[in-house]
Amino acid sequence: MKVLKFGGTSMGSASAIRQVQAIVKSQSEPVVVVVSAVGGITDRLVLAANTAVRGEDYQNIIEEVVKKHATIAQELFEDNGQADLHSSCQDVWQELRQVLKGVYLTRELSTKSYDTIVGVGERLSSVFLSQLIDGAKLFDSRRFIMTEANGKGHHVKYNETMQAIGELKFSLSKVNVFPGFIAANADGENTTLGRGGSDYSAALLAAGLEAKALEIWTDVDGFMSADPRVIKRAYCIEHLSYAEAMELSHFGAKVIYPPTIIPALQKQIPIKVKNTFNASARGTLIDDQKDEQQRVKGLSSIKDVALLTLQGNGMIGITGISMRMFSALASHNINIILISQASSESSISVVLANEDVEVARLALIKEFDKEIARREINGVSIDKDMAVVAIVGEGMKHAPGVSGKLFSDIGRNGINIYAIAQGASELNISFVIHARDLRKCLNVVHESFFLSAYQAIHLYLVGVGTVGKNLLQKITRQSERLLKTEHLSIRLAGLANSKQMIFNDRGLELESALEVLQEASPGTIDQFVEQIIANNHSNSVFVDCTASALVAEKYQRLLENNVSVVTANKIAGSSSYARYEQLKKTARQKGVKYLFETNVGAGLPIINTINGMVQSGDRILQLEAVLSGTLNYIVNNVSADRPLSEVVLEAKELGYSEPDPRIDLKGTDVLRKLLILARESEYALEEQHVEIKPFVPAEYFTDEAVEGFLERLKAYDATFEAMRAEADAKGKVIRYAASLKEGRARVGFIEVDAHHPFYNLADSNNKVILRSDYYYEHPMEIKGYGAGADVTAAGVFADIIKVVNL
Ligand SMILES: Nc1ncnc2c1ncn2[C@@H]1O[C@H](COP(=O)(O)OP(=O)(O)O)[C@@H](O)[C@H]1O
Ligand SMILES: N[C@@H](CC(=O)OP(=O)(O)O)C(=O)O
Repeated sequence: MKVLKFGGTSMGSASAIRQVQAIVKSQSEPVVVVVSAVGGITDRLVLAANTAVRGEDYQNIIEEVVKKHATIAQELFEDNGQADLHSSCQDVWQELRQVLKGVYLTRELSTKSYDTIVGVGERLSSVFLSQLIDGAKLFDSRRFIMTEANGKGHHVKYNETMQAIGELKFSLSKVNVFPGFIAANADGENTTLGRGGSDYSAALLAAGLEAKALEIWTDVDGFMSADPRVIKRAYCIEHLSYAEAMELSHFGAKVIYPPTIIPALQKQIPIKVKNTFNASARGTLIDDQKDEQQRVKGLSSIKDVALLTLQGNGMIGITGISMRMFSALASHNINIILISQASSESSISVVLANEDVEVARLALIKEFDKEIARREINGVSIDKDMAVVAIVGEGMKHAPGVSGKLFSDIGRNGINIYAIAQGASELNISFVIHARDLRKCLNVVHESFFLSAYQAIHLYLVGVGTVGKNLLQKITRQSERLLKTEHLSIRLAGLANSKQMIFNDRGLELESALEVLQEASPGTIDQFVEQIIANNHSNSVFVDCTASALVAEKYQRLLENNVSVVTANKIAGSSSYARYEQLKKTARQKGVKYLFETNVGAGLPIINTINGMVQSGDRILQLEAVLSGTLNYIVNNVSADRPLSEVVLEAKELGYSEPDPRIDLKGTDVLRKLLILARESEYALEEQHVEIKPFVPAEYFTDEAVEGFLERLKAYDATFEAMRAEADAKGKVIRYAASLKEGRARVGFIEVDAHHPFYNLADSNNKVILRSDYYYEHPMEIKGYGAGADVTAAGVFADIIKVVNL
């Protein structure tokens, strides 16, 4: 014999009830069927009771309840069936109206009246189902499930209940329908098992009847790794131990009412959670088996709670404080969800429902009034609107580092933890956060422990010029592979150019994002940044593909708000050292990334290499580099037949140089790159410390249009050619190079002979030579194509991925 429980959604409409009928019909062995009220009805009944007691009009609420049942009856039954149903339900409706009227007139709502009113839904739904299924026998659970008063609710008298249910064994038929949720006390008064209590009714019946299995039929495929309404990627857990299921449901996994597990566990009855609307899905099996392979099985959470803390140095070493605290709370029937005590014993924190917090505070102030007067206890502090998150898994017992990973991932995302509790069984780690961070926290944790099939990066891209566009194309091309092999999903959560911006939490359609942006409403960079912060998504990355100083100014605020920054823009890294240092420090403090590999040598791994050397204890002693692909191209192509001005024009037309080649020719770009490399090599260099000789002398740079400048440049052709020819005559070539030697930083021309590593640097190649403690005689050399949208976008892409691959 099996017990099948169908919840409110499974009983929520005529078509759902037909599904239930089909599932019951398909059972080969006798079944006990426990039903909840039609979905949403209990809430309406609670509302009707609370409305009546205030002396307000509750009639329309009841009419709504009547109408809902009438519609379902009409759809389920033929005319004569409806008449039978009507007469079977007559007494229930009459009782409901009478009790509500009494409440309305007396303005008093006793526990007995309340339970009678809210329990009506199950009495009706059980009649519906029993009449629908041929030969089904209807039982009244109030005759078997006995309760006694306990705090604000009722407690099941276990032994009496087991005995009464056990005696039922011989009167069962093939299909036996029981209303869930409702029970009775020793005086025969109506009681209930608490909201969501039909699961518990079913478990009690299963235990009392020693059923082979207990099946909880609901509207999701099983017990999910997290609340599927919050975590879209939550998946169905195949198996849970009783203990895991108990912990998850205690901390808010609504799919099973927490007390349900105990009767099943005591009688070792396996529980299956199944989907009424997808009956062939495997569902979740809950039994005594422990599988410890997976460290974390699932997570759950409770909202609308407050953290209450009793604090004071006078509490240290004094026995009995916690006992008095808990007794004071218990005497006011306050349910404690979590307890956390500092090891110094100077504070005890408890989590309780928001609605209980004021009563709790007054109770504690009264209990500890003397200690507060003597200042041994500072008082009671309260943080409202908090949430508790619990991660659960038997596998955590033997896996060190779970909490380390948990808290570092949470911290990296800027979520503050107020209190932590871990049971000695190590089955559960629970912690308290602010409710506004709950969604983000659940996502972070779900991803951290690979409960999600993949990790999501929320990308906010500013700048859709050649690099930005190229990056978008690369992401579009790579996204499927990244998802498959790296389990990484890149969501373009926001896109902006200098005038417009668009957002989409779930990720913009990559193919059409640029077009949509053209049509978008105007927005400033400040608005863009504030929206990113307000979105508060996990793994948020701001990507700067502009050359704008205005955009670079926003990095600090973003990093402070736990948004990683990946930038191809050199401005922030090469402005004042203090600012550079501050950005790096903020990123470190907040546990987020500030990455700018493409600032030097585009996609070449120069900064990364320097970082690796410095971190491993090496010291960069000397640095020589050709850092401008454009200038190197120009140097390589000027000859006796081809003057400088012609080659500059060509470089511009080929798209090598900036649209205004003066930016390259001034040498500032190389200077900025040198500053960044020097700083990454731990030299606190400022711009004024660098001796710079521009590629073209300063007098050629006026404010005129590019064409005018190129015309004027012709006057310099001869001088440049003379410099080149002079080197050539000595068997040398000129290079526009940057160097850092003995703390001296220089940018300018050098002549190199055929033995020099820069001699054979063709086209627009870059090269960096690093001499360090470990690489001195034979320096480290990094060489390659160091300019262009393709390699720069590739470098930005690699930085983005680094944000999650710590
Ligand atoms: N970890 C979880 N696994 C499955 N469902 C969950 C979980 N956490 C929250 N839920 C929610 O619980 C709902 C099922 O519980 P409930 O509404 O009480 O169903 P029923 O009406 O069948 O009793 C699901 O629809 C889901 O939204
Ligand atoms: N109908 C009751 C009892 C119950 O268990 O319902 P459900 O199975 O729909 O959660 C309630 O809403 O609290």
